[in-house]
Amino acid sequence: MVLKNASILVVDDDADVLTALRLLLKPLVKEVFTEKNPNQIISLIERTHFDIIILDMNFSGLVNTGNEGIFWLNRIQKQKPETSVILMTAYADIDLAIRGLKEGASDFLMKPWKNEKIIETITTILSKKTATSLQKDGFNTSNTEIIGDSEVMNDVFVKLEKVAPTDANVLILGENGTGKDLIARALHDNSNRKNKPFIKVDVGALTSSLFESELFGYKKGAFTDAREDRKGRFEAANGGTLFLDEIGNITLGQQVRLLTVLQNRQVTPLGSNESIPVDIRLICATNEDPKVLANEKRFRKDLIYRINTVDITVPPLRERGTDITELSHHFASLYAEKYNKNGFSFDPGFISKLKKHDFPGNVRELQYVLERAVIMTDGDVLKPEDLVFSSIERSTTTKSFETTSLNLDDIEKNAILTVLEKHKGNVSKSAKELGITRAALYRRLDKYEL
Ligand SMILES: Nc1ncnc2c1ncn2[C@@H]1O[C@H](COP(=O)(O)OP(=O)(O)OP(=O)(O)O)[C@@H](O)[C@H]1O
Repeated sequence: MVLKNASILVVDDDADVLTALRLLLKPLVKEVFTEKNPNQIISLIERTHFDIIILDMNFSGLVNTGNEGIFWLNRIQKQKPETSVILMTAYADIDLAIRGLKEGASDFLMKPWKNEKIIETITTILSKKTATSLQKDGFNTSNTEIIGDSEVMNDVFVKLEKVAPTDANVLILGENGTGKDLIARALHDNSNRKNKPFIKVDVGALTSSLFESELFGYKKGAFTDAREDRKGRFEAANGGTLFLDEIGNITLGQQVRLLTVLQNRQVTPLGSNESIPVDIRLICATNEDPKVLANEKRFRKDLIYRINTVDITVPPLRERGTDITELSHHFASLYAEKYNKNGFSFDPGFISKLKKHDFPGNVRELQYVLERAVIMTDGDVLKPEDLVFSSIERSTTTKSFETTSLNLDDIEKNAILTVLEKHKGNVSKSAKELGITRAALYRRLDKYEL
């Protein structure tokens, strides 16, 4: 969450403190409420949502033990556990500060305060709040965090938090490897459907015969290989979220089938006469611009409107500023653990080399680059020479992959490069043409170090 969207309550019995903090924060945040009487806290937090409460620890008329602050901190946490509390005291009592933090306060400030320190404290808490709310539940199970603190990513998080609890259909836009999958998962994990299934289908990689059987299911005997009834992905996602990835790559005929299901909210498995009602929240993703798809008549406008109640555009990594550093630390420690190595520090040239690269493959490319660096390096410091950028993202400029070798690996590698070139590096389209899934293609790219 960013500062400008925050709602803050300040509780202090000193009117001068309230005025000073109101004047400081008002131009920076969405709203500031002030309250002299701590007894009003509970009714205030019942009526209004506050992201942060700045709470005095000592109220006049009472003994200055700081216990009043701890008492109100506990009440706030019981009532609104998601609200962060910053404690303030005029008494430089470090033990009390530690006690407050142990009891769940987010931070602690001493009076007289420095304005920059207050703003810095609030900003840090807000950015952690975003990360935590996006990591809870599902992310614990999938072990994936969405890393990012750049302004552009914070805008994505703000939109995500607003949209997730609604049932709105969401279209996620962004280049390959920007994290669209993670955003889809976060939408589900932060929705009322979070305890129901989250089903992902790579529709862009499905052949036309698989499209219907995979999505709508089939009855035994519907076609030669249908040896038993099989539920489609729509039915499997019933009550939960259906995530259709690479939606921009489906044919016009498939679009008609999809539109019918979305309009009627029911599916008919192949070989069946009975329709099954389905209640799903639909999330779609594509790396293509929907306006271009519609203008080139590759995508039906009525379907775009239906899947796109809200759109979220995930920015490319090259526009995310310092996120590259944060992500690099994240991947370095992830892979250090995976490959049983000690933690790594970065040589200064390491990050500057990363920042000079424009990452056409976005976060996925950075992830591979860091994994390779962790595997290849000898010491505990990652250096610029440990960075090798993959040729897959540059494959569009490499012209000839012809080979006379009859070695099966060489043939497979060259087939992959040729198809990637044909589809300008688009992994979904290439996987489809090669007759394998995207995951299988990624495994081969890894194997051949492409
Ligand atoms: N902000 C992020 N923090 C941590 N990991 C990330 C982030 N964004 C992406 N990743 C990682 O990068 C990889 C690619 O992300 P993801 O599959 O979500 O991208 P995508 O946009 O869906 O790609 P594609 O368009 O190819 O489907 C994944 O391993 C994911 O965990």
